[in-house]
This record gives sequence, structure tokens and C-alpha cells, in this order.
Amino acid sequence: MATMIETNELRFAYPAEEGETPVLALDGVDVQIEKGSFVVVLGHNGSGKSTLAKTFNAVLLPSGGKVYVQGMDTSNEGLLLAIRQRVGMVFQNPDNQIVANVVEEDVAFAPENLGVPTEEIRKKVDDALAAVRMSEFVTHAPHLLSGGQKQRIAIAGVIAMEPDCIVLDEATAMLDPVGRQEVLSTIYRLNREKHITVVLITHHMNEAEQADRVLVMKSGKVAMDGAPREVFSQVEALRDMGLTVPDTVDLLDRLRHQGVDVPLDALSVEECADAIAAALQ
Ligand SMILES: Nc1ncnc2c1ncn2[C@@H]1O[C@H](COP(=O)(O)OP(=O)(O)OP(=O)(O)O)[C@@H](O)[C@H]1O
Repeated sequence: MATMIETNELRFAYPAEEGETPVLALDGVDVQIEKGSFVVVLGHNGSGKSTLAKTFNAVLLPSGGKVYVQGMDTSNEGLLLAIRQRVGMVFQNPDNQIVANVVEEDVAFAPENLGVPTEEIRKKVDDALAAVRMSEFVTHAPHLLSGGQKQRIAIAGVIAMEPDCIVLDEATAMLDPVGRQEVLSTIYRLNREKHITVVLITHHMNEAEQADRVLVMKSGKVAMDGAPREVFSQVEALRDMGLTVPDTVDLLDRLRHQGVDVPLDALSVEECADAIAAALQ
């Protein structure tokens, strides 16, 4: 399968304040993100998730090693526009991402800046709003929308650039459960139907259940890398890193501690119920 993003021995150090040592936020990261995949990045506060995300569209350039976006070296200044067009970012605070007073103008902002002809922009904006199921809000004021709707507008703004990959850095963190679910189902749909590669940084374990792959960061390195059930069944190792596990795995783990012989790799409620029923037979 084709590679969307690849990092080789990636290091990143934030510049030091006077008299202090630089903070090594990424300390030798080697990952390959396949085109069309849905990858969730987990990790304790300060483990390097946001820093890693920002290297994916050249917001941050490596202090050492390399990042390639579809083979393009992010350190090559001449490729910056092409890289930013291919990898779009959505951030935590929906209010900080609103740039216009009307939804359609907000979504049109990036393609306008890229010099896309006006007649093409109309179609891109309509398609992007349809993709996030916000077409009916085209003439609304973005600041009056709910948090989840604002994030879907932010995602539409990225989609309007027709990227191959969207990186969401804790984009659901400030949303209520309904808003989180709206945004999650939107990005899962964009991944499954439009084959857009998704990199989702989150603190919510259950957002990772349907992902193709989970990366767990620890102290600037990748500590775990695998399918969700592979990663989440390592309950003790995750807890040692200060992370929780999805509720279903937590329940099975508790039963195990009470002597019930259940596997730890059930992610859905149905799988969990089946595992318990089988163990109690
Ligand atoms: N602008 C900055 N200047 C200096 N150090 C920074 C800066 N941003 C992050 N760091 C440091 O780099 C390390 C990695 O931070 P990063 O934000 O990438 O972690 P994170 O896993 O995304 O954390 P969180 O879950 O809290 O968002 C931390 O030690 C952090 O304090």
C-alpha cells in the first residue's frame, strides 16, 4: 500500500530559554502512515503527540531525521505549499479556527488563499459542506453554531483544499458528548467513503476502537504501534504510562482479576458481552 506520511529517526527540540537545555519533544520517531488508513495517536500529556502532528504538515521542521509527505521532504521549502495542501490540520479550539462571519466564506478561505478560481470555489465549498453534512448552514454565522458544528465547519475548510490527509489534534477535546460523536462520525465517514487518511490525536480511548492502527507515544518515542485490540489488550503497560483503556477492556480486566477467564481484546459492547457469556458457560 502507498505511504502517506513517513518519518525517519525524527527528532524535534524546542529552542531553549536562556540558560536552560532544549526540550527534546521527539526523540527518534519512525512511523509509516499508509494512504487511506485511520491512525489514532495516544499518549500522556507532554509525550510529543502535538509536536509529531505539527511535523506532518511542516508547521514544525525536524531538528534531526526526516518527514516525508507522499515522498516529499518537509524540509524542502519549495514543497511547503504542496505539503500543506495535502495534509490539513484541525485543532482543539473551534473558536480559534473561525476566520469569517458567514459559513461559506469561512470554508472558502483556504482555497481563495491558494488562488483557486472563483467559479471552482463555489463547488468546492458546496462539496465540502455536504461532506460534513452542514449544507443547510451555508449562510449561517459560524460563531452561533454548536462546538461540534464549528469543528465540522473547520473540517469542511480543510476538505475544501482537497487534502489526502487530515490531522486532528485533540479536535474533540472541547466538545460535549454529542459534538464529539458528530465530529467522530464525520471523520470516520470521510475516511471510509472518501479514503482520506486520518491521523487523530485524542485522550479518549474509545475514539480509537474503530481505527486501523493505534500509536502510543511516550517521552517523544513511539512506545506501542498496532491494531486497537493488540494495543488495548496490554492493559498493564498502558496503565504504567498513565493511560486508561476502553470501558469494555476495563470491564474484562476486572473480571479477570476476579478469576473469570476472559480475553482482553473485546472492543465493542457486543464482543465484550459475548466474551463474558462464553467464559461463564
Ligand atoms: N512551544 C513549546 N516550547 C517549548 N516546549 C514545548 C513547546 N510545546 C511543547 N513543548 C514541550 O514538548 C514536549 C511535548 O509536547 P507536546 O505538546 O508535543 O505533547 P502532547 O503529547 O501533545 O501533550 P498534550 O497531551 O498535553 O497536548 C513537552 O515536554 C512540552 O512541554
